[in-house]
Amino acid sequence: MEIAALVSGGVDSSVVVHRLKEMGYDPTIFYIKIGMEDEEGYIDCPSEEDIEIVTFIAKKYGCRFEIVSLHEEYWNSVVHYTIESVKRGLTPNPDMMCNKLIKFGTFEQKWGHQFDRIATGHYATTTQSEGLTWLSTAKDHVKDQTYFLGQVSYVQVSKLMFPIGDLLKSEVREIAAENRLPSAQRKDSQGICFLGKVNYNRFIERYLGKKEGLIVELETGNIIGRHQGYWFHTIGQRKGLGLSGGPWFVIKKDVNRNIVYVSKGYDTKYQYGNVINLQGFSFITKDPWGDFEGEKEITFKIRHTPEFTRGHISKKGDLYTISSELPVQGIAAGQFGVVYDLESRICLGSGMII
Ligand SMILES: Nc1ncnc2c1ncn2[C@@H]1O[C@H](COP(=O)(O)OP(=O)(O)OP(=O)(O)O)[C@@H](O)[C@H]1O
Repeated sequence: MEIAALVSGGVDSSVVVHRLKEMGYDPTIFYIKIGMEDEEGYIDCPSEEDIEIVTFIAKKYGCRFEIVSLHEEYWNSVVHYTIESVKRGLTPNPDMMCNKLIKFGTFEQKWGHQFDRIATGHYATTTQSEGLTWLSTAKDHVKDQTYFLGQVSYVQVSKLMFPIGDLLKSEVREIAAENRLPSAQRKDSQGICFLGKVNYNRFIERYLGKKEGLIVELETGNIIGRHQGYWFHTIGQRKGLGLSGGPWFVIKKDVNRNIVYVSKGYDTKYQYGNVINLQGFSFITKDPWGDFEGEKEITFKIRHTPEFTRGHISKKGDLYTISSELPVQGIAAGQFGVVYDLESRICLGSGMII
């Protein structure tokens, strides 16, 4: 079986190579370059160290190694989507789009199609049931990354391999240390895919500029500060508002009037909600319910968090609605609601929060 291993220079994907070799495969390693550097220097992407580490891994395990660029595709798809979402006042999820459109999208069209499987260091697993492949959660529930994979298609998931999904992060680090992999002690990246390496606010400013507006207390209507553009703020945000006497949380944005509404205190009811409406819901493997009346019991996430929340899902036309058993904080339009079975084992699919 021919396997393409996507290796970033982080500890997880380094251990992917080790495990694939242990299983008797001879993977071809790919490092994807997005090249965020630019002449003005406000985007800083130190990919050299990553490439050095991946080169070392490839040599150590005697693997073919290719550095490929998806720079243009990334900017045309993920960056474009991110900017457009932010402009509309939504909270985008570049990580999910990067998985769907880049790592398993254009990579597949350009190089992946020559291979039987694509292996990554995501904390996720797959399960075979009813003759189909289902995206499933990782052994390490805290590190589980299925949230970021919630938008992948069936064709994509049936080709994926997650060789470290059955390990705890601590076990991955042990394997890396025992085998003296140079990435053993590297810090985990912070998400936002390749955009994680840039200063997000400066990046947004570059495209949308600044536009001063008011920060208003939701309950009282009092003006309590100014912001530099609603696009720098996201629902549920606490840090970076520059307000004293907090904690203040962003509750709502008025995009037309460029107003950011905030509320004070950890327990303000405005921060929480029980109802999450999902648009464009797509099932990864199969719709297990079809058209149904009433509700189905599920677990779900509305962002990449360690915990799964229990709830019920109902369907009206194309709109799926989750009602959560417990109030959830910071329901942000534009993010995705990812739905799992009751045991939080199978990831069923996702839709965009509206
Ligand atoms: N630049 C890249 N080139 C090739 N594959 C990548 C790259 N960045 C990420 N990946 C793949 O996507 C997976 C998940 O990405 P994520 O951003 O969570 O990883 P990371 O923290 O950068 O590195 P790692 O998961 O290896 O510790 C990686 O394990 C790797 O398989």
